[in-house]
Amino acid sequence: MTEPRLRIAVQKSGRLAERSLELITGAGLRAIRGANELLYRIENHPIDLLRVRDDDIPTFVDDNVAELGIVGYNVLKEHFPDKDLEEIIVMRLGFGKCTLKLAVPIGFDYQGPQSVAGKRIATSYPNILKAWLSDNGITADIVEMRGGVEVAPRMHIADAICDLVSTGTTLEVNNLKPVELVLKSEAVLIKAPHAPQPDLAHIYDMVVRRFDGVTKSTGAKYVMMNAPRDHLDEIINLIPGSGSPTIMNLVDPSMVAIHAVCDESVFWETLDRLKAAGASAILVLPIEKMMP
Ligand SMILES: Nc1ncnc2c1ncn2[C@@H]1O[C@H](COP(=O)(O)OP(=O)(O)OP(=O)(O)O)[C@@H](O)[C@H]1O
Ligand SMILES: O=P(O)(O)OC[C@H]1O[C@H](OP(=O)(O)OP(=O)(O)O)[C@H](O)[C@@H]1O
Ligand SMILES: [Mg+2]
Repeated sequence: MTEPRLRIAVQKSGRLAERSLELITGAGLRAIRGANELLYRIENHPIDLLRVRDDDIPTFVDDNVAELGIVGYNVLKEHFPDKDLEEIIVMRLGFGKCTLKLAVPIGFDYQGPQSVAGKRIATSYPNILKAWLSDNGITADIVEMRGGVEVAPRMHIADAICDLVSTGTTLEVNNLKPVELVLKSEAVLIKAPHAPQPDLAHIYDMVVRRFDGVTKSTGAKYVMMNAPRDHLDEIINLIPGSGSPTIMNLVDPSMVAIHAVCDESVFWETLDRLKAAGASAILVLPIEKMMP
């Protein structure tokens, strides 16, 4: 009998494909091409990657075709506008960050949501837009488009658009300005409604645990410094996002050593402030792996 394999649905190509694979590789799973481009095998664990279009990932996972999936929150919300997504989302992954925004042509006199009442709005996210319009107590015509939404006003297909924005360049080159934030998004790990079969439970738990470790260690730093004992509280407060630092005695009784894991970026400005508060010998080290 063939050994059961855990299936993870990931985007085949596009904005999330590379980062999804990096997460998988970072978790120590070695992916190799399988029978075809749609299936990659993890050679060191009983896991397969189903490489599909991102639009198919919520359905695949909901139908238990894959036990786990990596998809943008925007796509998940559009597929399941009425579901409690917290029941499906295992964790937020910190990449693929973007926003869904309402945008209008530069010359449009936008005074608030009422300004688009009765207008035509082009989008690939009709369900999310419908909910936003309803929350704002307005009705408008939704023009559904698969892609190229940003050209709709120029082609007189729509008066406004609701589309994904990251740097804002696409809006800018199309003479559009963002006017409302409709949804914030990032890649999320989602799970199937059924628990994995018992033979796969330990692999499933391992994948989730390792993804959590990779996600938490991304951008995290290990910070070490010496500090005057009488400035300890002030200095600890300056260390960004550290839980409970370790404090160690030094030979000089007026000084201590502080070691802390920071789950946020440590900027030069922070180091300047630490120095000004009396800290010395400050070291900031990258963290390769972390098991929370
Ligand atoms: N400009 C962006 N910056 C960051 N993340 C983005 C950006 N655009 C899209 N994303 C995120 O990446 C996801 C995939 O975007 P992409 O453009 O690759 O989708 P697609 O063209 O629908 O791909 P597919 O061929 O898989 O259907 C989006 O649903 C969103 O979560
Ligand atoms: O604010 P920006 O940084 O310009 O990014 C926004 C653009 O990125 C996405 O498209 P993508 O480039 O992935 O191409 P697509 O339209 O073919 O999906 C999105 O649909 C926007 O068009
Ligand atoms: Mg898609």
